[in-house]
Amino acid sequence: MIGVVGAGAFGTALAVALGREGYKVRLWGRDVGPLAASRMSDRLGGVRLPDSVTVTAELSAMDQTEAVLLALPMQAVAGFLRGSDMQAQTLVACCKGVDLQTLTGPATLMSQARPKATVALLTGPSFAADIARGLPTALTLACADDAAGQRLQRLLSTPVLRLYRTVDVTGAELGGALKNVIAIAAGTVIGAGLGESARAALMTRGYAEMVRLALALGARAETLAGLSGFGDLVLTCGSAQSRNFSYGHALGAGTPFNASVTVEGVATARAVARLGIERGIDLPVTAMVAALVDGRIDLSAAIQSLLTRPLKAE
Ligand SMILES: NC(=O)C1=CN([C@@H]2O[C@H](COP(=O)(O)OP(=O)(O)OC[C@H]3O[C@@H](n4cnc5c(N)ncnc54)[C@H](O)[C@@H]3O)[C@@H](O)[C@H]2O)C=CC1
Ligand SMILES: O=C(CO)COP(=O)(O)O
Repeated sequence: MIGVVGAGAFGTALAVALGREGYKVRLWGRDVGPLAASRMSDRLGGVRLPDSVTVTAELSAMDQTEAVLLALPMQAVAGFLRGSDMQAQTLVACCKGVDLQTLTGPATLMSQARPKATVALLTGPSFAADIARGLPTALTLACADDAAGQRLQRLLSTPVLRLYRTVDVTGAELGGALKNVIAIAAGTVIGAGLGESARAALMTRGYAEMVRLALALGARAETLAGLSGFGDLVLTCGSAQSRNFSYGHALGAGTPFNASVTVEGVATARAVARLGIERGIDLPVTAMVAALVDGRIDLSAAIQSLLTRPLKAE
């Protein structure tokens, strides 16, 4: 039995993917009445829940599961862990971002809140809709305890959901968090009509920034070059299906954006910009995105600030 906390797009997609393989899955959410009744997810374009997925509003349903996958928006994780007495022995963070209060990633936050639990992170290039449709996807499963990581890799891999393993939790956390910030910038560039060449330049310099911060925080460069970093950067910066890219596009084009949509890169840009200042690390793209989303600079000033940086070696 596998538990999934969070019946939004990603939690539901994971439940569908695992349920389709015959796993018994319990999917918990706050307002799951309509989903439980219709067994169809609107967020995933009408995908039907397999019979092996039970939808529940009772957190006690997570007891006695082999692992609980936590697919909540990043800024909701700390409050959820504080406010619930869920005591799963194995927790897998499925969120991407940096917590604004503690400036840590989701797995680190969970390890601190549940020190006795085995904690892992599932991240990498994957749109929930693709996973729910059964399209092939490859993800990173990060767990500091390699034996537990191997167990989870076997448990959660399916023929179309391939999990690669790492013990570098910090690197995997940062890749997934930072690519959303760069995707907002990439969307802004395209929305403002600056062209594909400018996007490629921004992605490359953004990647350099991701690696710089990750190395300073003790991560391995090869983790950032993998699915959880480079892989997800390419997906998210290159697709209008991405909410972070679309949000940036609206900023660049000056068009409205639905405020109820989960856009992880907004809060994460603020958190990472603070982290950069605290650690004395130069993060120009992140600082620009944080200033832009908070209205501290306008679009033309943001573009100017990137174009007028001192010329230097690559
Ligand atoms: N949608 C996607 O394609 C992917 C999403 N992710 C990550 O998964 C995480 C969740 O994103 P989505 O499922 O897409 O978002 P979503 O907006 O579709 O769903 C979020 C769900 O969390 C619930 N929620 C929000 N605050 C809560 C709280 N305090 N307590 C309990 N439930 C709460 C909402 O009711 C909603 O059902 C994010 O960190 C995202 O980056 C990762 C890979 C792919
Ligand atoms: O994380 C994702 C793809 O890997 C989903 O990206 P968005 O949150 O930007 O839609």
